[in-house]
Amino acid sequence: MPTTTEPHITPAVTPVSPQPERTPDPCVVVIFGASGDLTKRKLLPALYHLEQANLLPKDFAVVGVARRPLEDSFAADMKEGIVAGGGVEESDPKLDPFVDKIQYHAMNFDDASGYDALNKLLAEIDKQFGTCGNRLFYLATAPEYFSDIINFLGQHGMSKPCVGPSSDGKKNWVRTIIEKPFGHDLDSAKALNDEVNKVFDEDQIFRIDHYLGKETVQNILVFRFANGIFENVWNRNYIDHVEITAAESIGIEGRGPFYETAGALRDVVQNHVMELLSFVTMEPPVSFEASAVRAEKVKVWRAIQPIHPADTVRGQYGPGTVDGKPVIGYRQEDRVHPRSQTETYAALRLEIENWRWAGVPFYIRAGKRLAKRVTEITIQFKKPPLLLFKGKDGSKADVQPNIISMRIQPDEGITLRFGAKVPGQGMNISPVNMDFNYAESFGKSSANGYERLLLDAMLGDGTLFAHRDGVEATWALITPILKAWAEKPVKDFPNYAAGTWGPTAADALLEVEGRKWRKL
Ligand SMILES: NC(=O)C1=CN([C@@H]2O[C@H](COP(=O)(O)OP(=O)(O)OC[C@H]3O[C@@H](n4cnc5c(N)ncnc54)[C@H](OP(=O)(O)O)[C@@H]3O)[C@@H](O)[C@H]2O)C=CC1
Ligand SMILES: O=C1O[C@H](COP(=O)(O)O)[C@@H](O)[C@H](O)[C@H]1O
Repeated sequence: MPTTTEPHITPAVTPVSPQPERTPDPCVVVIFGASGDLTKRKLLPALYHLEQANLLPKDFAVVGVARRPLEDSFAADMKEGIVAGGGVEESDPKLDPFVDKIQYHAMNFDDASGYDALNKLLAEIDKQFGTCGNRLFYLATAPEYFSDIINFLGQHGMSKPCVGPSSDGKKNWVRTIIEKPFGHDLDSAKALNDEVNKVFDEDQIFRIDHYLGKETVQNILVFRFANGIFENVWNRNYIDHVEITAAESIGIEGRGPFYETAGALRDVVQNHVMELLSFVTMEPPVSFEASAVRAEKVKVWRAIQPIHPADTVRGQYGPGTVDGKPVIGYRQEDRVHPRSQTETYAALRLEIENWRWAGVPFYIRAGKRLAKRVTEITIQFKKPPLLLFKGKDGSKADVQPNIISMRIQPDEGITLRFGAKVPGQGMNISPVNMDFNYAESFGKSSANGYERLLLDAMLGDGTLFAHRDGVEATWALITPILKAWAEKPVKDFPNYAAGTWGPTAADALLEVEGRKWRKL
């Protein structure tokens, strides 16, 4: 397809620098699961990026909590993670002073005495670093520990704000960020919500989905609601269908035991993909307040019709080739059952039964070891009611519909495809692209999504976090599919080779309706 570089979109103004009022109160971030992959690769680099941007409070500290005795090596290990995972120079002048604010506390999550010792350490840190009793407990652990940690924090009086050690008599704040997956199905999500709500009030709880921290995801709302032209056509009258693809070329990266209990539906569809879907389809909220945004998201999730098993496809990758290199199949991965029934790919067709979307099909696919890494939302519009012109090959069938494609990652940007006259004597048309590219317009960002969310939690802003109603609404959609799949084991797994676009049955999902997945 020919691609124009004109007209080109450049920012009308230089991007604004961070607003000073976004600096949080003095506080300590306590990370449970601090020797884990997430902390080293994502959380510490994100905190450091905030420090570099002068967005952290001056009085600040981090306490890492995990089982192994790492007191002597933890800070140095985190420094290594910041350099490797955060694209930071080792000589960066802010790095060593930041690392000096990191401490480690070894304990077993199910040992009550460890929480007493942690509480004492936090009181010491308040004195040493001036963190005023404000605490953000980040649960970066396997989900089976969430309720234990929450309950122990409650039993040790660590979950409720009290008059802090600062001399102004102000109450401190205590908040918790809880990683995904939040529950395993609808019942377990409800039970976890009940447990957490016994210990923390809802406004203290920040259920994280790092997709909501991505600039491109937040920009879906800006694209729709800050521009006068798109929202008018954002409905069933103009839109033919919507596709959401969350494709990864990586496999399970050594996370066999976790992935065996999860699968693609639980790992990414119930959370990341459902969040994307809600941003594309929700009604405009009355404000950008947490309660207003969350209410609209929940409304649209609840308007999704029960998804029929016939409208679902599951897949599992076998051996194949990715980026020119041979890779093993899922069943050969470390600590994966050799006859595993876990899906590494899921595709769904769903409909939203409301005034705006009735009759518009939404096609969703997500999977591992696919042909490339790309997360993209495609809005395909209906063709004009009367086709006056022919396509390049001289036939009207060759006229391509308009699409808006939102590239969440990589190569972040938005493209509008429209028809243009092919130069010459005829009146033939050819599709061309109007393109917005983030990196060209705003420069390449090193943010990984966690920066924004960590800062929001420190500021007490829950807009970009999941509410209990939202978590339960998405599990209510996914749980019946999980049950239907569990009752009907698959006979043809593995059914796609690593490095391809997934099982052929996923193509059929669209083909029976005369459509095709967009080639990405
Ligand atoms: N990794 C990623 O990219 C992503 C992860 N997540 C979520 O983040 C969470 C953490 O993931 P990840 O970092 O990969 O997990 P890891 O398995 O790498 O880390 C687990 C951590 O928990 C600690 N731990 C385990 N059991 C105990 C125990 N009984 N007592 C004390 N500490 C214990 C481990 O400490 P020790 O080493 O001392 O045993 C380790 O620090 C999960 O919920 C995951 O779903 C979400 C999105 C992406
Ligand atoms: O939460 C998860 O997300 C990652 C994908 O995140 P991205 O930011 O790299 O798109 C996925 O690989 C992982 O399995 C899942 O647990």
